[in-house]
Formats: sequence, structure tokens, C-alpha cells
Amino acid sequence: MMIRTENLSKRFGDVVAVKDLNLEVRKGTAYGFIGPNGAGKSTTMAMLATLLEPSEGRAWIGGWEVTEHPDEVRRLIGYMPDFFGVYDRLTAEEYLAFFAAGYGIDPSRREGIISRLLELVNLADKRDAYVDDLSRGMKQRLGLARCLVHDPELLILDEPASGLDPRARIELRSVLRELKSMGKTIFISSHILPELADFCDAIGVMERGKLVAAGDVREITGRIKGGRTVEIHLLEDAERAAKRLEGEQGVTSLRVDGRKLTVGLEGDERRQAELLSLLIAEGIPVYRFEEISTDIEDVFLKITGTGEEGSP
Ligand SMILES: Nc1ncnc2c1ncn2[C@@H]1O[C@H](COP(=O)(O)OP(=O)(O)OP(=O)(O)O)[C@@H](O)[C@H]1O
Repeated sequence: MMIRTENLSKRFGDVVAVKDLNLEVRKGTAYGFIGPNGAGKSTTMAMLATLLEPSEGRAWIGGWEVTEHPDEVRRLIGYMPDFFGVYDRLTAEEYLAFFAAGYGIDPSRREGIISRLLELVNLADKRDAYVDDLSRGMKQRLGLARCLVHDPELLILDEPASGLDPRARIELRSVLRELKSMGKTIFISSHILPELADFCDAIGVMERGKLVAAGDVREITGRIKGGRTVEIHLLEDAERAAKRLEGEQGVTSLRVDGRKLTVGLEGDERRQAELLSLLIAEGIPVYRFEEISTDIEDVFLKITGTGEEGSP
């Protein structure tokens, strides 16, 4: 596990920014952290990046507890905050050299690293341009290069696509895909779900400090596309039921979790009833069969229906 948190919480006076957060992000995957403004995404990311002390709970990065081993954690992560400072007298190259020096990278290696990074984020031709003259999309990509100077395993990216035009978003996404193919773990936030859906393996949705949904991206996006999710509780391991429903018309996903089977379904109530009959006919002991709460769908509607210029 690359990231794990246990009841991670943060209070600012009376404001509970993050409440009892339990997250798991597997190594080598891209995890989309979705939620409206103020949901607690930035606060969570800052705690993971060792910049903010949790009020309660714990968090581990690559097995290192963030408050006990901040140095080890910092070596493992590249963190990109949601703001970009002002660097009017620095060129792109000088900017990266500054951070490379900050990470204690040997001067003889800096030049090579900077060239490779500028290449990676498609800014090789902007090497001598002043940072403040770059477009917002270029600045974001330069910011990404900056958090890669020490070759971290995990990238924590706070709304990197916000404020970018569609073209700049596409360019950013192509860089992120490349990083993923290099084996990096990517933890990325956004308030627009479709923006991350096709890139991420898993997503977690925050609302008012709480994780209200988390899981496989296909399962969750299936719900948004009008599909439904049915939870089936059995008196036996759910494998047999999963096998029986595999390939059945309308079934878009199946997830076995001990004696619980979660089914993504495209179809109406009649189809649900048919699937239940199939299981019963097979002698599979179902004791609970229910479509799970539509609250979660409401949350998605709120998040995805904000009228922002998303790029599905
Ligand atoms: N330093 C702080 N002092 C007081 N309150 C804070 C502080 N930082 C964040 N908060 C509050 O904590 C809550 C969560 O904020 P946070 O920035 O983590 O949300 P977010 O999901 O990242 O939203 P955004 O997309 O707007 O950055 C908000 O109510 C915010 O006002």
C-alpha cells in the first residue's frame, strides 16, 4: 500500500476539515480524490505531505508514519499544491535547478535531470523562458516537473487541472499518463469527476470532511451513468453467486468481498428481480438483496453538475 490512513482528522478551531478518514491507495495506481470546494481535499493532501499536523488519527506513506518519519516520507513524495508562487526573475531551468539544489541533488547530475524533466513535461523549448511568462498550463507542467526532481514514487497533486483550458488539460493528462506508465503512484484531486474518471483506477469522494464513497472507478462511474448498484448478502462466500451472475445481461461489474457481492447493473427493477431469481434457483442462500442508497448518487450529481467547464 502506498498510502494508508486510519481515522485521519483535522480540526481548525471549530471547523472540522477532515473527519475520520480511512484511505487506501495501492502502489502504482492512480487515485482520484474528488469533492467540491471545501470538502477537505487540500487539508488531507497537506497532512500526507507532512506539512500539516493531523489533529487525530494516523497516516502512512510507503509504510512510514507521516508524523514520526517526515524525512523518509518527503523522499518518497512529490507534492504539488494548488497554488503557484511568483518567480518573476527565474527561468524554467533556474526554477528547477533551485528545487534540485533544495533536494540536495549533486550539481553534476542536475543538468541531466533538468533536461529530462523539461522533455517529459514538454517544455524543452521553454528552458530559458521566465516562469512568470509561461501560460497557466505550462506553469502547471513545470510545477509537475518540480515535484519530480528527486524521482519520488508517489505524486500528490492538488487540483493540477483547475483553471486550465481544454487543450492544456489534455497536455497535462498525457504527461500524467506517462508518469503512470513509469510506475509512479498518483494521488490527484479535482472537483470534477469526469476529468479523472478515465485516468484513475480508483476514486474517493469527499464531502464536508468525510469520505462518502470510495472504490473502483468503473463501479462508481457506472452508478453515475444511471446504472445501479446492488448489494447482495449471502450465507456463504460470494464467489459462487459472482460466477452465476457473470456475463448476465445488464451486469457491468461484480465485486466479491467475503460474503458480500456488489453488482453494478444497467437495468430496471424487473432486471433486479430476475437476477435475484437466478440466484435463488441455483440454491444460493441470499438473505439480503438491496440497491444501495441513492445518497451517493446525489453527491455525485452535486459534484459533477457544478456547471464547470469539465472535459469528459
Ligand atoms: N488553515 C486553515 N484555517 C482554518 N480553516 C481552514 C484552514 N485550511 C482549511 N480550512 C477549512 O477546512 C475546510 C476544508 O478545506 P480544504 O481546503 O481542505 O478543502 P478542499 O476540498 O481542498 O477545497 P478546495 O478545492 O477549495 O481547496 C474548509 O472549510 C476550509 O475553510
